[in-house]
Amino acid sequence: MDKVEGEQEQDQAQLIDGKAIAETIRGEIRDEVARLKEESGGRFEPGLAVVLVGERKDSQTYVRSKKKGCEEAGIKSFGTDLPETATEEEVLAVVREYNADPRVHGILVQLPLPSHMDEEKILMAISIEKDVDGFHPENIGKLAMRGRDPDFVCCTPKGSVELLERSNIPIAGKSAVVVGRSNIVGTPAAMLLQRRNATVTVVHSRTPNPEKYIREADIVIAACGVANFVRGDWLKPGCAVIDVGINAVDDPTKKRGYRLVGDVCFEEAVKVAGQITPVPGGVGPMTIAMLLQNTLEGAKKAYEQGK
Ligand SMILES: NC(=O)C1=CN([C@@H]2O[C@H](COP(=O)(O)OP(=O)(O)OC[C@H]3O[C@@H](n4cnc5c(N)ncnc54)[C@H](OP(=O)(O)O)[C@@H]3O)[C@@H](O)[C@H]2O)C=CC1
Ligand SMILES: Nc1nc(=O)c2c([nH]1)NC[C@@H]1CN(c3ccc(C(=O)N[C@@H](CCC(=O)O)C(=O)O)cc3)C=[N+]21
Repeated sequence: MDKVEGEQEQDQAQLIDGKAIAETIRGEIRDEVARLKEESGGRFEPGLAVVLVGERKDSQTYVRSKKKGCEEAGIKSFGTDLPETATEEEVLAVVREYNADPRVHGILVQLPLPSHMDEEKILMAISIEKDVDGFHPENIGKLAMRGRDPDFVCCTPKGSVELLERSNIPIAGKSAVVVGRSNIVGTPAAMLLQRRNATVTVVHSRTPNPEKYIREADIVIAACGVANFVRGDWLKPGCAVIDVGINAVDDPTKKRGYRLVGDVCFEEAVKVAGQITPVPGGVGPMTIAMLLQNTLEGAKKAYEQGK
């Protein structure tokens, strides 16, 4: 990028260090959990239940890091692993059991579920007070309504906005583009930005020339699941870029045989944007931190009610 005389010199965007910010938040959660335990004389402990169906490697990895995150924060984790061949009824039975278990304040059913199951039916079975993923239609619906607040906000969109806020990037009055309109990332991300008074455009796979909108955006949240989709010359110089994408691309030089890249072409974007999240080390760690935060919030509500 050409440097304009008199402007502050900046060859590269500032990195938004999601890993470090998530670590700070996890420390805050750890302290709050410890305080809650002490106040209750050791009787109260937040609990998260994680349900995993099938043997997908990536899902197993995510579930493991969620459980590890719980352990470090002092949150008790419960886990149920079911085989790929499990029936919908079996998964529903597990969910109902956790709904009724007072030691459990949050329930997460790892997605995607095997294709023979009705995902929405299972998500709807999760008690609204324990829906720490924020995927229940009632929670998503409340997020869209003015004057209402959901019990829980979906972790990835919440983490994305938290990254902006903790990096002191203004949202109110700014123009934002969200790339992607899924129920669990794009749409709630757009609603969260709108709630914070950004003017939001959502582009998706049927949008001709998405770059037309992205060029105007002060804030870009990319969540389309297409590796390196957003190019550097689509960005408004100085904008903030939150890259939600997690895409594995073959890389024989890596031990795992692949590496992770985002939905934004980082090498190009870093030369144009003002701030940008890396992949890995950006939104991913925040998703887990927000899950722990939601679990703590749910636990605190249960604790207050039980007092
Ligand atoms: N960091 C984290 O914690 C998480 C990361 N992710 C990652 O975020 C990304 C998005 O996830 P998710 O929302 O679940 O994905 P989905 O596949 O459910 O949704 C993708 C969205 O992007 C849109 N899209 C697809 N292709 C294009 C294109 N060429 N141009 C414009 N829009 C397009 C789709 O449009 P349409 O609606 O028209 O089909 C859809 O709305 C993935 O890379 C995923 O791995 C997801 C969850 C958590
Ligand atoms: N019910 C449910 N809730 C979810 O929140 C949920 C889900 N299902 N299914 C899958 C997606 C994906 N997801 C991620 C969480 C953490 C990282 C993460 O920590 N990523 C690291 C890298 C990890 C690695 O190296 O493999 C990073 O970006 O730095 C990524 C992705 C949660 N999801």
